[in-house]
Amino acid sequence: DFPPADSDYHNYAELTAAVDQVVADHPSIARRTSVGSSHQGRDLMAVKISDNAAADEDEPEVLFTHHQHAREHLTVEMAVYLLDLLTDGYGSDPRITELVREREIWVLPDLNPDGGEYDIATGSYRGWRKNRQPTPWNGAVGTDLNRNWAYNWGCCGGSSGNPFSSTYRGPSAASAPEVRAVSDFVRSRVVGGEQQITAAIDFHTYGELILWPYGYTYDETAPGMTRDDYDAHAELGRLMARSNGYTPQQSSDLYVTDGSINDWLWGDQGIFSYTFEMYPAGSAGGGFYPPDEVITRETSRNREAVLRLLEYADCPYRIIGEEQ
Ligand SMILES: CC(C)C[C@H](NS(N)(=O)=O)C(=O)O
Ligand SMILES: [Ca+2]
Ligand SMILES: [Ca+2]
Ligand SMILES: [Ca+2]
Ligand SMILES: [Zn+2]
Repeated sequence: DFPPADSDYHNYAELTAAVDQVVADHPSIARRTSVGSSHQGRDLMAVKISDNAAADEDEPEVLFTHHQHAREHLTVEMAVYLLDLLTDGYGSDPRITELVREREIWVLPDLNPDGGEYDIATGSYRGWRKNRQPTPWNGAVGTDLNRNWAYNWGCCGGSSGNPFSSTYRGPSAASAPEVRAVSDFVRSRVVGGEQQITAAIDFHTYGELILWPYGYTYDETAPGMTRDDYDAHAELGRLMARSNGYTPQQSSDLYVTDGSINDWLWGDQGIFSYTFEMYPAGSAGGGFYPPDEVITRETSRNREAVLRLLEYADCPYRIIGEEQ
């Protein structure tokens, strides 16, 4: 479990209980489903938030994913915050009420439960990043989920082929069961040939950044990314950054990555896609392990950015005045 000083962080059992409590408290607008299992068999939860949540309504869908990287525990707290914000706000906050009515919101609070539990298993932090899938023949453990997505996988020096590396891309694209499960879920949201999810945020720590694709190239435009696509991503990213004080930039401006979730969500599925690198900005503030005293401040810091993404999800191009 977490060190006693950080007891406000949710371990996997506490997260599961928190999800079940939200659903129990708000049965008409929140539903828990599963997108599959982790390597070690933990449930990969998906919480759907919308009015008439049991029905698939013709409303723009928005995806929030959390905890691809094991040591980035603040991102799980971000998911818990979002679940509470959107359910408690329904019926009390007019803006949130309208968004819950007019959107179908998917919160996947923990993409790497095995890694997260391993990181805290001894009661002190191990600095673990990857999942817990072994490479059988050499004893190495772990695939970096954010290098395993099936878009330009391993193309461009933005990942490692060394199973012992912290950015090991895995033996093949979507070889990680967690990536496979979430990819299959996203593909399942194609209805009548149209991807119902229009926008997504993948939460990480740390750096206080808002990142948009592509990560595999320094070029702003590239196959599948027109000038309008790029400008819409950038303008919406900047709009969100004005609300939380993060630095907005193309993903590759940080460093080149290949096989990232953002590149796959946009490149393969046409979903406007962002990575939020949460608190802290630099080496001060606890790095990957900020004290639990910052959880409330640093999760609620993203309230406005999330609501802005939800508002533009019916037509992200509107941000640049394009109808498309
Ligand atoms: C989304 C990319 C560009 C940055 C991310 N950084 S992290 N969260 O692993 O420190 C990563 O390396 O996956
Ligand atoms: Ca504390
Ligand atoms: Ca609905
Ligand atoms: Ca729908
Ligand atoms: Zn990360």
